[in-house]
Amino acid sequence: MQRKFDGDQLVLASHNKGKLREISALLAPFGIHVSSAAEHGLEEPEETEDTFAGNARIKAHYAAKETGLPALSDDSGIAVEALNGAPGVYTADWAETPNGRDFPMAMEKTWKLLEEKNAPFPRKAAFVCTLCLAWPDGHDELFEGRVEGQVIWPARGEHGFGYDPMFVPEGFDITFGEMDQDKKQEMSHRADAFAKLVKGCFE
Ligand SMILES: O=c1nc[nH]c2c1ncn2[C@H]1C[C@H](O)[C@@H](COP(=O)(O)OP(=O)(O)OP(=O)(O)O)O1
Ligand SMILES: [Mg+2]
Repeated sequence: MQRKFDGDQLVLASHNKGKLREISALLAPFGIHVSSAAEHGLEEPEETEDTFAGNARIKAHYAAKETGLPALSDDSGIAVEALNGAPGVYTADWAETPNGRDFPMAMEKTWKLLEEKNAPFPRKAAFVCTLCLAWPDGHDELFEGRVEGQVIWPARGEHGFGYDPMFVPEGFDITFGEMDQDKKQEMSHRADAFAKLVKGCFE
């Protein structure tokens, strides 16, 4: 059977350097020429949907249409159980300031809300990722990944990006910010979704 992705070029429809680093590394074994949204001079489309899948579709379809190449997007976030899944789809928004994104501030805000609620320990959370592979003709494929864990405070670790320093995955006592990044790449929400993408489109 012919595989669903039979091209040799892919645009990564993301402006997040941490994601670009991780997804490029995951794609490296497949011999696909990867370019980024920035290299194509693409703007960041507005993420107007209230689901990860909806926003992933907006980003991938926009890049595919603009470049004429298949495009892969990632919409992701952290869902904290005691906050009813917040910040969730709005994870990047919570970090928004007039001078750019401030994740230490967003993480502290998240912890403060948990303290105000007197949320019980462990303060369970999950990182969630939806990948969308879209083609210029308008069809697409969606894949969802997830990793369970808890949020902790104070945040620890210099690796990774975003909320990594306050997330401890299940079965570990170190944060994604402290973890060797090859290890994060074996078990993250993004890696989980990517494994499904490989099965669905690259095999
Ligand atoms: O592995 C992760 N480790 C730590 N934090 C993470 C991770 N994965 C998502 N996150 C957080 C930060 C990110 O800013 C937000 C996603 O927001 P999201 O809109 O999907 O991405 P974004 O605006 O940063 O880049 P773009 O939309 O150009 O792909 O969730
Ligand atoms: Mg975004």
